[in-house]
Amino acid sequence: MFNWFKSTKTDVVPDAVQQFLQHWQLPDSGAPLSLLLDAVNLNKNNLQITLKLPLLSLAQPLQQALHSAGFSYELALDYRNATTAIFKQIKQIILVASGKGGVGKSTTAVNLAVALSLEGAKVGLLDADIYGPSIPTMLGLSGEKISSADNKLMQPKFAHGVYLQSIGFLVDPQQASVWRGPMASQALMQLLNETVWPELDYLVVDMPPGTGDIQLTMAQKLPVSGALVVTTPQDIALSDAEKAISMFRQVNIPILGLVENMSFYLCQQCGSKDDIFGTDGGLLLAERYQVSVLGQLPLQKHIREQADAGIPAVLMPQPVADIYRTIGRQLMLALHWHNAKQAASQPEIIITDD
Ligand SMILES: Nc1ncnc2c1ncn2[C@@H]1O[C@H](COP(=O)(O)OP(=O)(O)OP(=O)(O)O)[C@@H](O)[C@H]1O
Repeated sequence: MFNWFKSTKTDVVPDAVQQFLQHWQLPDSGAPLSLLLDAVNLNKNNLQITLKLPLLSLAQPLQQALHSAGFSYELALDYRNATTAIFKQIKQIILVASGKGGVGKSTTAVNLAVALSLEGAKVGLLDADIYGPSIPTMLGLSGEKISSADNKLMQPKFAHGVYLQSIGFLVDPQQASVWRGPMASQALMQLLNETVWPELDYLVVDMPPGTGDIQLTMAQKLPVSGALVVTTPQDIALSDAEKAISMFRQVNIPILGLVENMSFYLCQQCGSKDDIFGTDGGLLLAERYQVSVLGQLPLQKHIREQADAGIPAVLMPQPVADIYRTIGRQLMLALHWHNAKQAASQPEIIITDD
């Protein structure tokens, strides 16, 4: 018997349901659901499943699969994040980086953060791109000022399910562009420290583009769970993405995956596909460095228009929304497996009286 089927007040979960849940596989990744189960309780016809991750979009396919397997239960999904916080009330900090500028790093960070919140996660977004803090615009918050009741601690903004703090709320990019690594990382740490973040499952950090002294110092100073690298398939972006991968490896930050943005262009009129920036460059890079490609996004006018209008593309009913949602789920899983592997490889510490 699996311990997640232990239940005190509720009905016994039948063996057939236990078997079904143990073998059911997640639609995106094929991973077995059993690895994510925290508790399963049955109360008459209500099956309450608690997951270890906020993956609430699994409710619909799982409900359907249960019905198809002949179980008529009404499913309710929730999650319990038992991860120890990495910084204050923040459980995981994820850096979104790119070697080259303009590849869609901020667009990816925003859509990823909203995708995670759509899964039920509590999410914050820290815009650390000192050269061009564009996230307030992308979340419809441009021109807003940050407020502080005591002139010390700042309240983050909230939009589309995500808490936001941006370096752009506080400093003039002209001024920030002359910063060196230590100054930039100090400003970033201050921003992280002096913001009243609520309890968060994930804080997504939009890093400045590049792999120089600023990015390296920031990556070293921040408490980080993992990084996502964004690239386009063209050679010059790929060689810069390669540098980003090497930089993170140098400071022991796990790379959770690669996103290939502007992978192809789909003609709106004739539907033909054009690989404007080359073909599958991200996939080849991922293979070479043994990292996973979490998603490939098209070059699409709507993505830019919606970013400019302050409504992330992931919120609109369109195919790219599904790509961002899949990237979000894959990223949570990658981090979860990484943490589980780390925990399994830690030697057990036994304290004796001797
Ligand atoms: N897949 C896409 N299709 C169309 N436009 C896109 C796509 N991804 C990003 N863009 C647009 O490209 C521009 C640059 O994107 P973004 O600001 O996200 O890049 P970045 O890598 O963060 O840039 P920076 O180097 O300035 O930080 C923006 O106008 C954005 O709306």
